Amino acid sequence: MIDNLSKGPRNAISVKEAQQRILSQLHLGGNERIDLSEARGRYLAETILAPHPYPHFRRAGMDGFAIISQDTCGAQTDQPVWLEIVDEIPAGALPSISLESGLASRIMTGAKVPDEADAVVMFEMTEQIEQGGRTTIQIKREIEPGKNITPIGFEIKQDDLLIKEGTRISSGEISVLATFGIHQVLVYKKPVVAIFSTGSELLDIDEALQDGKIRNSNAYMLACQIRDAGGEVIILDAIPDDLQIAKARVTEAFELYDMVVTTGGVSVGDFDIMADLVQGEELTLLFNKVTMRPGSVTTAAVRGRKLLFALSGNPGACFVGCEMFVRPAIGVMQGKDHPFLKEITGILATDFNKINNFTRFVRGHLAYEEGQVLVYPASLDESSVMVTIKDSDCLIVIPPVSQAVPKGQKVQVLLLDGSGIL
Ligand SMILES: Nc1nc2c(c(=O)[nH]1)N[C@H]1C(S)=C(S)[C@@H](COP(=O)(O)OP(=O)(O)OC[C@H]3O[C@@H](n4cnc5c(N)ncnc54)[C@H](O)[C@@H]3O)O[C@H]1N2
Ligand code: MOO
Ligand SMILES: [Mg+2]
Repeated sequence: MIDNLSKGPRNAISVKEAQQRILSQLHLGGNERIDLSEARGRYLAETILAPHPYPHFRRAGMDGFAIISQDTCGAQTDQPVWLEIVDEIPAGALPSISLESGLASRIMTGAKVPDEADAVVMFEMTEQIEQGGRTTIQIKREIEPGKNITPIGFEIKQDDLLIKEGTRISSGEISVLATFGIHQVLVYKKPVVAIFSTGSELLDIDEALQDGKIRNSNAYMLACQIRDAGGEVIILDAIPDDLQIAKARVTEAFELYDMVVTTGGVSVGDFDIMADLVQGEELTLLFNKVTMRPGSVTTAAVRGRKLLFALSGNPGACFVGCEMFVRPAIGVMQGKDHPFLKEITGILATDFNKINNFTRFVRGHLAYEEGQVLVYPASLDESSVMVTIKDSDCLIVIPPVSQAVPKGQKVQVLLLDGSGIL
C-alpha cells in the first residue's frame, strides 16, 4: 500500500509569512557592466549622481532672437523698438559676437544663448526689416527677462541623484543615462532560473496529442512570467514521476543555475514526487502549504543559498504561485525595493459566491467606469483552469469569508503585468 504520509506533515502558513520566509533566504546576485543599449529591463547595481548640470549651458527654447530684455522697455504696437541683428547661432554652435544694447542675435532652438542676452523673442513676434544695409528687427511689446531661456541645471543640478540602485531601467532611465553620457551601466546579473515540469502525462508543445496526455503549457507560461520578472530562463526536459530521477536532475540543476522552479507533483497523489523530494536531507523546507487558493500546495525549499520553488501542476495555481513567490524573489535578487505585485483598491463588479476558508486570489480584469476601478472576476477561476489566465490583468483578493461577497464591495486588487497601470 502506498503511504501518503511519507509526504510529511503540512502546516499551512499565510501568504505574508511564506513571502517573509523566502525573503529571509534571498541575497543580491552578482553584477556586470553592460552597454546602455542592452540595459532595458535590467536593474541598476549602482546609484548614479549627475556628473554635470542639465542643461549645462543656457539654452534657447524657441527659434528667434537673443536679446537684452531691457532694450524692449516701453515697446508697444505704436512704439516699437528696433534691434540690429549681428550674429546667427545654430544649435551646436557658440555665439561669435558679444551682444550690447541695441543688438540681437538670430538663434535656433537648442542653441547656446550669448552670455549678455537674457531673453529670446520668437520669430513670430518680430518683423525683420532691411534698412541702410543693416538687418534689423522690430519688436512691439516688452519681453520679460528669462523669456524662452532654459537656465543651467533647470532639470538637474550637478550631483543630484539621477537614478537609485535597484531601479528597473526603462525608456525614461535610458534617456537620462544617455543624456549624461553613461553609455555603460552596472546592473545586477539576471538570476538564471531552471524550469522543470514533472508529470508522466506531459507532451512537449510540438508533439501530437495522445489520449490521456496533455501538452506542457506550464513550462512555457512560467518561462514568460520569469522573464517578465527579470530572470533568465532555462527550460529543462520534463521529469517523469520518478523520485530518484527527479532528485538527480534537481541536484544537477542546483549546481548549474541560481534557482529551480518546478511545476506539478506537489500534492498528495501517489505520483506527486515533489512533495517527497523537498523532504530530502539536502534541502531545508521553508513551507509546503499556504492558506491561499489557488496554489495552496505551493512549496519552497532552500539548498545552500539557492531556492527551489515547487509550484502546483494545475495551471491556475502554478501561475498564481509564480506571481506571489517566484517573481518577488527574482526582484529582490536584483535589488528591487518593492518586489511584490502592486496593490490597489477596487470595487467588485459582480457577486462572488464561493465561500473560502483560505484567501483567494481570483483572476480578473479591471475596468475604469465613472471614475472608479471595477474588477470583474473571471468566469472560470478554478485552479485547474488555464484559459482565463490570458484574460486577466489582476488578482482580486477575497479574504477567508463565510458568506458570498456582494457586488459593490471594496476589495484589494493585485496588478499583473499588462494591467496598463503598473
Ligand atoms: N486528495 C487530494 N487531491 C488533491 C489535493 C488535495 O489537497 N488532496 N489538492 C488539489 C489541489 S488544490 C491542487 S492545486 C492539485 C495540485 O496538484 P499537483 O501540484 O500535485 O500537480 P499534478 O498532480 O502534477 O497536476 C495537477 C494537474 O495539472 C496538470 N499539469 C501538471 N503539470 C502540467 C504542466 N506542466 N502543464 C499543464 N498542466 C499540467 C496535470 O495534468 C493535472 O491535471 O492537486 C489537487 N488534488
Ligand atoms: O493548491 Mo490548489 O490550487 O489550492 O487549488
Ligand atoms: Mg498531484
